[in-house]
Amino acid sequence: MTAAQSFSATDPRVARTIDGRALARTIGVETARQAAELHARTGVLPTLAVVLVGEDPASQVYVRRKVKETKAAGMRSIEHRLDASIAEGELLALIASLNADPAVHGILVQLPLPRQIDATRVLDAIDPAKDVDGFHPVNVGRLSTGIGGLVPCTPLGCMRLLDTVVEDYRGLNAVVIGKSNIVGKPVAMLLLERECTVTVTHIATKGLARIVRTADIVVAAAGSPRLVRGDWVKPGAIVIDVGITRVTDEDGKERLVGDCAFDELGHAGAVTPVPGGVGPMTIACLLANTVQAARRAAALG
Ligand SMILES: Nc1nc2c(c(=O)[nH]1)N[C@@H](CN(C=O)c1ccc(C(=O)N[C@@H](CCC(=O)O)C(=O)O)cc1)CN2
Repeated sequence: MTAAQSFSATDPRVARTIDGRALARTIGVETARQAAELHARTGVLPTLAVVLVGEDPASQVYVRRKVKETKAAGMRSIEHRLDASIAEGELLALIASLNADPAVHGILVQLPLPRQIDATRVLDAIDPAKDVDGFHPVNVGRLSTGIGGLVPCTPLGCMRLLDTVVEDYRGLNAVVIGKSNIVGKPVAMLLLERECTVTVTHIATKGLARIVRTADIVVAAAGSPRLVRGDWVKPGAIVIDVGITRVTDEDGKERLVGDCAFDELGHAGAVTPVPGGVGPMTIACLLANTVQAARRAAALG
C-alpha cells in the first residue's frame, strides 16, 4: 500500500490475513543461520538468560517457549526461576551477576513481576547492551532519537508484519490504540521513523472511532477484547492486532480474543489474526535481538 492509494467505501476485497506464525518461522531460520555463522567465525555462542519470578501460568508458558525456541535456533539458553516471594534486592543481585557475565548476551525478565518488586527498578538495572527486551531507558532514548539500539520485541514484530504488506509508509496515517511503554509508545516511534503521521490514542481519548476511521494503519494495543469494530476501519486499511485476551465462551470453552472484531474486518486491506499474528513474532524478535546483542559483544571483543 502507498500513501497515494485511495480507499472506496464499497471496496469488495476480502481482508488478507497476515500469518505471524509463518513469518516468525522465517525469521527463526534466519536467526539460527546468523547465530551459527557468528559461532563459527568468532566462537561466540549467542546466549539468552531468562528470569521468571513466581508462577503466573501465562508467563510460565511464554518462558518455556522462549527457552525451547532459543535452543531450537542453536543458541544457549539459561533459565532462572525464582520464588514469587523473592526480595527485590536478590533479583537485582542476580541481574548484576548476569550483567557481569561475558558469556551472557541477552537478559530478559519476564513480566509481570510480583507486587513487592518495582519492575522499573529491575528493568533499569539490566545492562542496555544486554537488554534484548529494549525496555531500558537508554534503548528507549535511542529508539526515540532514531539512533539504533535494541528495539522492544512486540513493536518490532508489528513492523515486520507491516513490512509484508506496506511498500511505502511515508505520509500514511497510523493510529496506535494504547500508550503502554511496552507496545504503544515504541510502535508509535517506529512508525514515526518511517514518516507516518502518527496518532496515539489512550483511555482518555475522545471520539476514538472517528480517529481510527482516518487510519491507513491501525495498531490496536489496548488489551480490550473486540474494541475495534468493523465500522471503525476504513476500507483497505491495514490492521495489526496486538491484544490477546483469554475469554470463556458460553459453553465454558476458553479462547483468545484480540482487540479487533476480526470477523467484521473483511473490508480491511490486511489483518493480523489472534492467535497467530503478533504473538509469535514477539519471541522470534527476541531471538533476533539476542543475536544482534551477541554480534555487538563479539565486535567489541
Ligand atoms: N519481558 C517481557 N515480558 C512480557 C512480554 C515481553 O515482550 N517481554 N510480552 C508478553 C508475553 N509474551 C512474551 O513474553 C508473549 C505473549 C504472547 C505470545 C504468543 O505467541 N501468543 C500466541 C498465543 C499463545 C497462547 O495460546 O496463549 C499468539 O498470539 O498466537 C508470545 C509471547 C508479556 N510479558
